[in-house]
Amino acid sequence: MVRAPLVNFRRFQISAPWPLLWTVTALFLLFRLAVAVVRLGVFVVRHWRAWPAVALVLLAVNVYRAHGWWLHLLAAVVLAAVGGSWWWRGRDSFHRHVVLRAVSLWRRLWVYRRQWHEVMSLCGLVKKYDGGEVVPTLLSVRCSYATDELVLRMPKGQNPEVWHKAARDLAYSFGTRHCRVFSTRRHPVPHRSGRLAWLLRLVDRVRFRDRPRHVWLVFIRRDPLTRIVAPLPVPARPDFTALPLGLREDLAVYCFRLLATHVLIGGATRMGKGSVIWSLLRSLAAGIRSGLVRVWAIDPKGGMELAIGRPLFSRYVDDDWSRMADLLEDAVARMRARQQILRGKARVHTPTVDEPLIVVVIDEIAALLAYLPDSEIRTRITQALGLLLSQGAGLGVLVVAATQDPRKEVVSVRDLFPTRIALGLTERGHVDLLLGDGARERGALADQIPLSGKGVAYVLLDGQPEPARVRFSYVADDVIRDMAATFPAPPETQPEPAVQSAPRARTSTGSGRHTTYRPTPKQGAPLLPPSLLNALDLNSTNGSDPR
Ligand SMILES: Nc1ncnc2c1ncn2[C@@H]1O[C@H](COP(=O)(O)OP(=O)(O)OP(=O)(O)O)[C@@H](O)[C@H]1O
Repeated sequence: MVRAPLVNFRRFQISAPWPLLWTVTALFLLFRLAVAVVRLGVFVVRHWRAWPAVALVLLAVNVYRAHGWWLHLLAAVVLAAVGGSWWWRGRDSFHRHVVLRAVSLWRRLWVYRRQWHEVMSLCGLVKKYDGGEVVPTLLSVRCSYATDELVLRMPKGQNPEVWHKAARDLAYSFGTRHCRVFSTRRHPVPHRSGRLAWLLRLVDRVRFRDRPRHVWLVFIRRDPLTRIVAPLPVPARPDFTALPLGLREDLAVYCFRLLATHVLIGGATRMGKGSVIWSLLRSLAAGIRSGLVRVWAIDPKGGMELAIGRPLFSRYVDDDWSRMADLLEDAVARMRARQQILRGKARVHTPTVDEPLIVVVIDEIAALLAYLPDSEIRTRITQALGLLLSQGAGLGVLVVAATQDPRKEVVSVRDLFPTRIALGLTERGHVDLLLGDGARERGALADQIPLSGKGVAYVLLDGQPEPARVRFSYVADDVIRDMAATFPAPPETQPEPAVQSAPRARTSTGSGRHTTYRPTPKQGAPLLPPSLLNALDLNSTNGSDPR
């Protein structure tokens, strides 16, 4: 074959460089092939979970070619028999390893992967870059009976706040009502022990390393918190780092950490503040009976809430404001005594029967701080509470208080409670007041808890900035009576504290002004925090008002 020249003028000819063109084309095709092979390799490695399924399908095809369909029927019968006996012997493990994995796979492919690009685009979570789109990467889907937990990688240029804002859109787009967004891993790193623990710990360090670009979405398919949670069994010995109080949205038991912290429970009237208190007391009941825990209770509502469990309390007041102030001042004195014993030896008190954990339970703290008519007693109470809240946690004197109104004007010492629980609230603004700024935006919709959701609350779980929804167990009156009869507190044997209790505020006769007790470094007592001093000043001023 005669090749035609590339350029053919009458007097000027250039022949085409065919060998060069063929070489370039071949190199280009080889390069594309290599890229495709690498991509296929990455795909196969990334989807390693699908290997057994692919192998099984290939095997099934081969078996069918060689022996026909009856071997398949036999395999199906054997599988059904094995599955059935597994289900019979251990339903939990069968559900965990077979049913939930199948559901996860199905929902991953059918619900999430199929609609992923569309939903991400419509919810405004796709980024545009260099003329193309960057879509968040779906990494895994894990289902429980009530929830779907998705792990995804955000595109560059996003942070978890964007996902918090889009949470409701995401929930409705994927056909659920609630979606919670978490910016940190939801399950703790497993504790390793045994010979190979060092190796497993090394692996865990890589596996559970901090991944700031990962976001965890939890879609609530079925609300498990619509049902009342029955009282949980009383632990034989209370573990103050994990007291079982109720149920979480993912059906795990909600464990509460009552270690060196004070607790403020906020909730509108009849939303179940009592059930939080009784669930807590139930989890402490064995410790109450052994004397490891002493509960001092104040019920300003005349005993309407707490009187029913009277035998559980080492000290109890419900009728006399002055005795309530005495009780709190005695708690301060006990705290001071411990301060002297522990000074220079330990930074945190460890409860023992001789030096028990003292839990001061106050059913309606607003009645003591804002609505109490006697300003002198109110000042004493505010002062004692301020001291307990600012210094008592590490010394094993804790305060657990409930309030209907979390505003600062009503609960002046609110900021001194490190742990907060938000039950159903009447106002949107109360959510952030209780759980901290931005809590509502991060998913704590406590103002949207329906009236039927008594005992449902938003709480902050250990180490997670996003609030979680839980339901506290409902401890009915009969159960409380039974509990009080079974776990009564032993009589108080503790001698009166060696350290003098805080001087009580006095009204100087004549002028009508109240003297606020302010401990000075000279008296050996740490100063009150400024926020509390302001509150005390406010009380003193109100108290001196002749009207
Ligand atoms: N965890 C719960 N689960 C189901 N129902 C509950 C729960 N807690 C409380 N209830 C129901 O709600 C009613 C009110 O509960 P509770 O007295 O604890 O509310 P409260 O917030 O303490 O009320 P108040 O503001 O009057 O002190 C109870 O009588 C009970 O019927």
